[in-house]
Amino acid sequence: MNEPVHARTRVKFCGLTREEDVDAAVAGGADALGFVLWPGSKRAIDAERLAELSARVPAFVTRVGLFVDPTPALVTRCAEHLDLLQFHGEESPETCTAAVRPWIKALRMRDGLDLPAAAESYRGARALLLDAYRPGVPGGTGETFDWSRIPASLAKPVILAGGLTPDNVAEAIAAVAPFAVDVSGGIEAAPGIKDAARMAAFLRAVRQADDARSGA
Ligand SMILES: O=C(O)c1ccccc1NCC(=O)[C@H](O)[C@H](O)COP(=O)(O)O
Repeated sequence: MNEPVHARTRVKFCGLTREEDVDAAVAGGADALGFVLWPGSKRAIDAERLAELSARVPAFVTRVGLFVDPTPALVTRCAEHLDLLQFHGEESPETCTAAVRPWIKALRMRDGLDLPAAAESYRGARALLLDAYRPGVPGGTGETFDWSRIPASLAKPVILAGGLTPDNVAEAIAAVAPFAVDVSGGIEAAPGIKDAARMAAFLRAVRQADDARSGA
């Protein structure tokens, strides 16, 4: 599917709310940490909490802020604590492009979604995050989608999301060869409460899948 031109699969852990989870994710080797700044989520944090958590994140680990149709004021308030913005709502390409940080666009895989056309529309995105579609739920569904719907080549790097777990992520990498994988519910004990053992197992499974892909 996506041409495996990258040396390894990057990993983003999403929906962090606690210091100990940030520390464990960094220590384990996660590439990016996602903070949900949409108040409707069970994993939501506010700008003050974001400042506290993001201050623990060292250089070379990407701090990602997740928004659903945010006000410009919210994005501005959070931006100094973030490296990358993840737009998970109905934001237009123009809205995303006007943002004050590099950004990625989440696309929910509803029936009929034309991915090549979306990649063209969101050409300013640093990557596209492909997630499961459930009507009325902007993300964090814990559900997978049919990975074979992802075209073999797309104009943007693919971040595969939706229902990934330590048990299925290797299969997902073998099937899609995404640039990165993104997980929230699959590494949790409860919404917003990450499970250190599941985080470690997820990272291990990704490394094993990469080794298998490269023949190591
Ligand atoms: O996590 C949420 O509550 C959430 C709410 C609204 C938009 C996005 C949200 N989460 C996004 C993610 O955590 C992931 O990018 C993605 O949806 C995968 O989640 P999961 O299926 O739980 O692994």
